[in-house]
Amino acid sequence: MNANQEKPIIYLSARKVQGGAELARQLTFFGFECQAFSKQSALLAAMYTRAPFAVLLGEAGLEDCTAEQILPLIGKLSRGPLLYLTSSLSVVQQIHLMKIGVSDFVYFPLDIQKLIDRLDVLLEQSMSIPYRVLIVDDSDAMGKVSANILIKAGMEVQVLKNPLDVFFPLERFSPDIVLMDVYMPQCSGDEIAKVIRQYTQFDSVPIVFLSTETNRIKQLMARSMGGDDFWVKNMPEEELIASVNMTCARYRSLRRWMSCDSLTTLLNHTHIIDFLERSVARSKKEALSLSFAMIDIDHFKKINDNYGHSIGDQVIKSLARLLRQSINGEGAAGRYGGEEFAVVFTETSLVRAAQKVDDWRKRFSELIQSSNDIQFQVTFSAGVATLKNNMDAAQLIDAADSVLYQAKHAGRNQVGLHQA
Ligand SMILES: Nc1nc2c(ncn2[C@@H]2O[C@H](COP(=O)(O)OP(=O)(O)OP(=O)(O)O)[C@@H](O)[C@H]2O)c(=O)[nH]1
Repeated sequence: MNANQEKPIIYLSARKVQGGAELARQLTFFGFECQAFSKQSALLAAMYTRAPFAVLLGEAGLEDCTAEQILPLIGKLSRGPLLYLTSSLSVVQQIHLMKIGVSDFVYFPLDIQKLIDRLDVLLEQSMSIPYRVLIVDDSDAMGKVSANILIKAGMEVQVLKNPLDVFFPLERFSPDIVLMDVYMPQCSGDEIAKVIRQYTQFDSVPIVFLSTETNRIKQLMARSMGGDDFWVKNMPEEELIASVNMTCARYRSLRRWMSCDSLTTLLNHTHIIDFLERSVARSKKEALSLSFAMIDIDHFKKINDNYGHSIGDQVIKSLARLLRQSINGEGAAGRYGGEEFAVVFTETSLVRAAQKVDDWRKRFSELIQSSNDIQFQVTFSAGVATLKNNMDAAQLIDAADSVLYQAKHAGRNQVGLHQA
């Protein structure tokens, strides 16, 4: 979540929820804002003023109305998820509640980590980013026709006339799909597709030829050069929109599986390093600052030994979630390995990056972790370094790693700065 974005707000509406204060505290740690209401009028007034991302409703209802009475009113004022907190429900009761607006059921005793996982998924679904389409077509008119159709369907579109300039929008606009004309004066679509396919970072961007070419042999030739499909130009609007939507959805989901670590859904080792290498190249080219942090959970072996591997995993996930929600738009976070994380801060000075990491350190150390009835807290140590002219990505990693090592030896739960 970047600094200018409002935090998603959750309205906790209940007479009294056991552990409600702790729930609100944990939600705040994970980047949500939480407001509690025990009276119908206060809840409805708040909903009129600011629509919540989600509502949590206790089965006992509020002080002045039952859950069944308030449910339809909540449904009218909010289109977000409505989570019903309950001890147990029969299938018939669940069906009834779903008919009157409940979207999810959450059971007592509250498992806060699971609830936050669920809210994360719902949040991601609600914030689905529009597909980005890059159209490469030397004809202004043709490019604009397709662009207008796709923009009207809610997509972000860039049109490029000269295929030789394709690398700039590929890097900066980061399209979900490239719609490529075949016959262009500077070079043909299949020639530029072949060049694009030389660069592994664009491997997972589908290139679809849009052409009036109907000869199947020529179409197959073009696809063998690195294109993924061949669509006819001037296809009906609905068909173009549906084809782009389906292709983008499929490739986004594939990209997610390819580039994300399955436990944390942060970038995996390969992809965070790849991101760092590209960021280093760009920062040098454009004289921008770039900082990098290595973060390592303290005494993690003891956590596994004391509470078991699955609780260890839960701790890893809690830190990953904190990083994901805090870094948005200002770089990228990845799981470097085991209980070690790497964070790339684009256009960020050493001091600013270190302040951020130290803020995360404090927030993480205050987070209450739990294993059955036992509650405990965990800390991390970190090393932060900034890019110097003579450094490459590997040296930047080494620099951050060396100060992380010092932070560990100086007692842990601290952030080391690499002062070159
Ligand atoms: N639960 C869980 N444990 C993991 C995972 N990956 C690595 N580990 C464990 O993490 C532990 C890392 O321990 P160490 O490298 O000795 O470091 P530490 O105990 O964190 O101590 P310091 O880093 O010195 O503070 C090892 O016991 C690994 O087995 C994982 O995905 N899940």
